[in-house]
Amino acid sequence: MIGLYPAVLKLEGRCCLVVGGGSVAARKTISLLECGAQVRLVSPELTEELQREVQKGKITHIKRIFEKVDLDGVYLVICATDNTELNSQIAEYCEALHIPVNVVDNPELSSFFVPSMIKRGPLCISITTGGNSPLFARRLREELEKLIGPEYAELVVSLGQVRRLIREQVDDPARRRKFLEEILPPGTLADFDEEKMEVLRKQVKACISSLLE
Ligand SMILES: C[C@@]1(CC(=O)O)c2cc3[nH]c(cc4nc(cc5[nH]c(cc(n2)[C@H]1CCC(=O)O)[C@@](C)(CC(=O)O)[C@@H]5CCC(=O)O)C(CC(=O)O)=C4CCC(=O)O)c(CCC(=O)O)c3CC(=O)O
Ligand SMILES: NC(=O)C1=CN([C@@H]2O[C@H](COP(=O)(O)OP(=O)(O)OC[C@H]3O[C@@H](n4cnc5c(N)ncnc54)[C@H](O)[C@@H]3O)[C@@H](O)[C@H]2O)C=CC1
Repeated sequence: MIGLYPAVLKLEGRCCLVVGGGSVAARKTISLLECGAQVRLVSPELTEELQREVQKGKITHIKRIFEKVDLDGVYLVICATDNTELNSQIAEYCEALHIPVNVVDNPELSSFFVPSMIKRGPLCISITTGGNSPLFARRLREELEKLIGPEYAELVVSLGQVRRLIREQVDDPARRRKFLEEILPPGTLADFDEEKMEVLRKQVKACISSLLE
């Protein structure tokens, strides 16, 4: 397979269709919900986890087998049934309608894959093996999760605040960059620990106060 083009989607308020109600459909549905998508889920049966989400009012559940009309108005599709022929048929419809489609049992027919993800607030690290080894993607995520702790969420949020402030107050792009380089010089994240985190927090605070003076 030739190289993949990585991109991140903004799904808030978008209608995304999941076909199937098993454990794979559940995993994909939960990650769509976490991104603020509106999920339309078509399946005669649901796992308990999905039933709970439906009860919370988070999913529009269409309790029957797939019909082509289910594709109306959707932004993307995940075919997650255990019926290979049906998954391929839906992929064909999507291709004709130019709707991005993920087919959980057929990488060839998928127009996009779902990567393994580490999320820390606005920070998102995605891992793909291009379908070569989903289990490897998972194992690598598990190792990287040990390095990227929950504190990264707070860190990235405060870097966002300081960067917005710099953009408001400093006109010259070269000076803006200099400010940011001072906070994050090369090597900042090497052997990052709580002590280094504290130094970085202080630098962010100092930069904010100097800009507000
Ligand atoms: C192509 C792709 C299409 C797509 O679904 O987007 C795809 C396809 C297939 N997966 C299969 C199997 C497994 N998938 C997982 C797990 C994950 N699969 C995910 C993504 C992808 N899976 C896309 C490529 C991603 C990439 O490599 O870059 C992850 C990352 C994201 C997610 O699904 O949310 C999530 C880990 C999330 C995490 O924990 O971090 C496990 C392990 C487990 O369940 O713990 C197994 C069993 C072990 C194994 O096979 O490796 C099978 C064979 C089914 C069978 O044998 O019947 C196919 C079909 C085929 O390959 O033909
Ligand atoms: N991409 C991935 O990460 C992975 C993909 N797989 C593949 O995903 C497939 C699904 O796996 P599971 O969720 O474990 O299967 P499952 O058997 O638990 O669930 C299948 C679901 O599809 C629904 N379904 C069947 N026919 C339907 C129709 N015509 N319309 C709507 N819904 C229909 C069933 O009601 C059921 O809820 C497997 O066949 C496997 O090949 C498996 C593991 C990981």
